[in-house]
Amino acid sequence: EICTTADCTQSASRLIENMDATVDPCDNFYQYACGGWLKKNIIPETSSRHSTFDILRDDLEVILKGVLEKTVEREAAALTKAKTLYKSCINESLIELRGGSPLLDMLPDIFEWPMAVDNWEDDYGKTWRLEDVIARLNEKYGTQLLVNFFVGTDDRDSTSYIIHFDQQTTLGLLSRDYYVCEGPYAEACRAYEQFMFDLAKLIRSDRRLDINETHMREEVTRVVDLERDIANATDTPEDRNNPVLLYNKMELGELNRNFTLEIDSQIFNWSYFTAKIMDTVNISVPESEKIINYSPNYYRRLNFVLAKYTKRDLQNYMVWRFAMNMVVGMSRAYRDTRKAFRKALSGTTSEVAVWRQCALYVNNNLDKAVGRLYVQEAFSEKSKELMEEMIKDIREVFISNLNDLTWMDEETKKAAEEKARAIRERIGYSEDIMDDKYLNNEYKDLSYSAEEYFENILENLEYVQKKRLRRLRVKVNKEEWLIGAAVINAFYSANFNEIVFPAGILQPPFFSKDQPKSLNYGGIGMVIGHEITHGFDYIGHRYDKDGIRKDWWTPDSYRKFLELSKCLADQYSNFSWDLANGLHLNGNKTLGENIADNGGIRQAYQAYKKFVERNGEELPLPGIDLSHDQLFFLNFAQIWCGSYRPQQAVISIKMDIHSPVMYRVLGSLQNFPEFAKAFNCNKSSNMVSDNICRVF
Ligand SMILES: CCC[C@H](CC1(C(=O)N[C@H](Cc2ncc(-c3ccccc3)o2)C(=O)O)CCCC1)C(=O)O
Ligand SMILES: [Zn+2]
Repeated sequence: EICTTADCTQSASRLIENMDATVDPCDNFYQYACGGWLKKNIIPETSSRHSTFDILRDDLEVILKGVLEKTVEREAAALTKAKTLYKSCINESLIELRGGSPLLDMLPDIFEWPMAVDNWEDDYGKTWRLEDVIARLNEKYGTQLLVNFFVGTDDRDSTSYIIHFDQQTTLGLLSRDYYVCEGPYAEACRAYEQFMFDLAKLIRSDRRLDINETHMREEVTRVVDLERDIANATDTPEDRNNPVLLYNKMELGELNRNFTLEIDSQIFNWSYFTAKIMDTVNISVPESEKIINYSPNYYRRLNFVLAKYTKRDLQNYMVWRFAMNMVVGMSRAYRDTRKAFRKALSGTTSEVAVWRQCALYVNNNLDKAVGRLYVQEAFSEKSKELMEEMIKDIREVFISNLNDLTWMDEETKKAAEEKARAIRERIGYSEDIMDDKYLNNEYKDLSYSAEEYFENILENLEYVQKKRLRRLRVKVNKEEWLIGAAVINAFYSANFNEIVFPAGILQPPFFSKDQPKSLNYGGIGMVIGHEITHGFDYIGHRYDKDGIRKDWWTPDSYRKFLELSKCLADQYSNFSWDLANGLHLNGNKTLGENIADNGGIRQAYQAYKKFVERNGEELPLPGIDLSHDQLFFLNFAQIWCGSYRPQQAVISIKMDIHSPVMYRVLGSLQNFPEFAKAFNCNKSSNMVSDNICRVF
């Protein structure tokens, strides 16, 4: 007997469409599962990579377009604000009409861009202070440069917020490797410089100022040199993997004593700087205030960098970094200055449709209001209880698997079980967003104009930043959701020890209350396991069940954990990616994600087998001659069907802590004997690792 419901039929046809049954599943399961998908799906000109996730995200944007364009009588003010913001964003003719003036009018507020104005020294240079500029960009424009000042949860007390001083964590050219400006990076570097040159030139011509191209080229080169030096002064991601090294608590006053920063013989005053920011939210910060310095070495190195440059260079750099991100909301001439840079970096040859950019922008900025519109339109309540059951199953499997681990001693197992039981789950959306009063209050200080998109952007930048700064004197609200509902992703938060599954991801192929359970466990089931395992991976294991950063593993268990992790690190480092010029994966940088992937698939499979024990085998699917054990793995793999442009492959292998999708599938299945059993793969086949690694 066959399952012929709509969902079974739809799932079966999707699985058949995406796979390539001519490939031997024991040779390359990724090609077997996704061969059909890869043939049919080309990367859109607007994207640098394309996957199942992106197709779902595109579909989500269509839903958002619908709800944001619909006028509803007597709706909550917050929802109208979201629609007004969206309207201002898609109003292309008005944005075109306004040209560069919205940006030009606000440059004085960040002490102007020297290379795009005359007499900068007289008008701004004389009274210029580094603290003033960095502080203004931070508190009013949410831009962190040189000194990254932020208020975040205290790793050692997850109920409190504390001021952090960190290194600059963003670069114009994405990652520090690009600044060698040779080989695969030459094109991006050149395009980056050209982008800066073109933007400065456009502003000068808008201001009717003469243009000395030679002089401007020199300034552009100095700015990129400065940024390269800043990049080289930062700690590498590997150095920063260990929260213990990052956690340097000290008094604010100590920064002035131990961390001298000097520019053009001006000494950076850390207290003055802090006050410049916190005064804007009426919070006074004494010298004795405890702060966390995440990057002491960076600040020591930074001082040597500053010695090589002038205040003009720094000002050129900082305004450039702000302005380069603002052109996307401006007229065609301004957006065009970024085109070649975007193509060099990501390989895309055309911009995403404006309505898509706008739906995304509004969702990212008013995620509670948009989440409400999305949930009302597209989320079914039944999903919640089904998810609760699946999470319960997988949590149980995780805990019972702990007992089988030979490398973890009893004491650590007990603490791990406690932590696993304490993990809180967030499914779909928070009830708060369904309450008009809550929603209106959330956005009460925001008011948008349908005619001033650029100003709306500035208002959002300031609103978000002020909200973050104000947190310093309040306790952490553990009830608040940190993620919107219209999001196709899932998360684990170490500070909160919680797993989050927004409404957006609770849909096929991950999940459907009517599709076979084998597909749900292979889909969202693996994701659930992945998120739970994050609580015990390279970063997660440093936080206890209350999200407090402390070492709760015995040294012996931790040593063994490192040994087993090394097996995975070496295994993934062996993968070389032809699309990224044959670069090898960084098995250390992707370690946490690989531990989570390998754990997730195992836990989900075992939970599925227990489901079948309890409820019996499911009916076969029409037109596809595979057992549900096999369908479990097939659906898991198809979640990861995806492809990358070469430029994105280089970015992903450098920046993404996740392995490239094909290796997420191959790596985790080669380490999982149950896969080989389900497809009768013999030991010598490619899909069976000759050295099976297992952590959880
Ligand atoms: C903040 C981290 C959240 C993450 C969530 C999960 C994840 O991996 N999410 C996405 C998956 C993704 N999005 C786009 C693409 C993609 C697009 C084109 C080509 C290739 C890939 O792949 C990701 O962030 O990579 C873990 C398992 C599923 C959800 C985590 O917990 O590590
Ligand atoms: Zn992950």
